[in-house]
Amino acid sequence: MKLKKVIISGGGTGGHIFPALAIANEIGRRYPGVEILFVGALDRMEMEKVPAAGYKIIGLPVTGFPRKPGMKMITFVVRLMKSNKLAKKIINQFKPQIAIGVGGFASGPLLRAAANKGVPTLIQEQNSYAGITNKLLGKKVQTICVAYENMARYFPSQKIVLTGNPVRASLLEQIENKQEAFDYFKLKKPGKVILVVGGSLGARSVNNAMLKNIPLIADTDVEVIWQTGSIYYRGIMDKMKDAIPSNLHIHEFLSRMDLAYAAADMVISRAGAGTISELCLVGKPAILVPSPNVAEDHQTKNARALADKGAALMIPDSEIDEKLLPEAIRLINTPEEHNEFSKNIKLLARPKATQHIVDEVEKLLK
Ligand SMILES: CC(=O)N[C@H]1[C@@H](OP(=O)(O)OP(=O)(O)OC[C@H]2O[C@@H](n3ccc(=O)[nH]c3=O)[C@H](O)[C@@H]2O)O[C@H](CO)[C@@H](O)[C@@H]1O
Repeated sequence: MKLKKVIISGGGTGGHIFPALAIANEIGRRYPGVEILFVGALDRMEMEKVPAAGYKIIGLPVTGFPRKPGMKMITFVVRLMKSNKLAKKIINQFKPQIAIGVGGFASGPLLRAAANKGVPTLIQEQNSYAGITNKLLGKKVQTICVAYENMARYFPSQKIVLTGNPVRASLLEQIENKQEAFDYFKLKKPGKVILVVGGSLGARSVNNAMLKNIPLIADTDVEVIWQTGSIYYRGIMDKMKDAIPSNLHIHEFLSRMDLAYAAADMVISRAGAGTISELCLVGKPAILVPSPNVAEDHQTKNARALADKGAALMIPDSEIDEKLLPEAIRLINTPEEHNEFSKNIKLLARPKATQHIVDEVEKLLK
């Protein structure tokens, strides 16, 4: 059957949005002229990133489940009811042939409305731990694409397909393009480059470790690209004022991750599932600092899967002020160890994940 109308829903953070965009691009490649509509949550990152990637998006007023009882619970219920109603209307009017959920608040109401209407549904879970929305949807949808083994703890096993996480194709296309990357980030040539990313939202503790180690950075001839996250950027720039060393390049958000990876000789990062899949694909040695603030400590599990195979170094959040930068500078200047990490991390890549997921979409249409 020719695919003409698809809805992709979810978001909240880059970890959900970028896999969704990778899936959309692959569908568009296979079915030129297909109409793809995104459905996200109002005020969240997808409302900006999805149109920037050239797709239409509708926002639902949905919010996350409140952590404590109180007024917020009432707002949550009211917004959920409104979102359910709007999701139903979207399904009735757009009439998608398939609805794909990538996790995040909005995919709950949308995928439920689609399933109730008999539209085929597929969800994608990026982590080794299933998020609440996907866990609930698991009962309703037909196919569940996962990136880790042992996911039958969360989902009906007959629906699970191990595909890996979708990664934007541009990351690989640009990876050899050092020249453009150096020009784009205004880096000195031919310096070694460390890329520091705190996940799509930035990481406060990684930022603090960076601030505490500015003299060390200034003392090296390594170039450092530092993504602070948009909420921390202003505060950091105010603190740094004119004291930014010339080899430190501070950015709020990196809209050209392809060029950032191309420039980098190594990466310091949070251990979000999407970033990890990307690091495997581009084969960059990494120091991973799992966020201690995520459900079931899943970033430590993500990072440990690599560390145990000699594919990355892991440093706990509590130790980064003293260890992170010295260890990064040591590693980037130790070629044998650096190459070993690069070789080992590449072995974990799943370069066909996006295609595999779209194959599953096609199976549902038959
Ligand atoms: C705090 C939190 O809840 N984190 C979760 C969130 O992480 P987060 O949203 O940080 O997601 P990931 O690390 O999985 O992916 C980040 C994505 O954003 C992109 N990127 C990042 C920074 C930047 O400046 N520019 C840019 O484009 C990366 O290339 C990547 O594609 O979703 C992940 C996937 O469900 C989870 O594993 C994480 O635990």
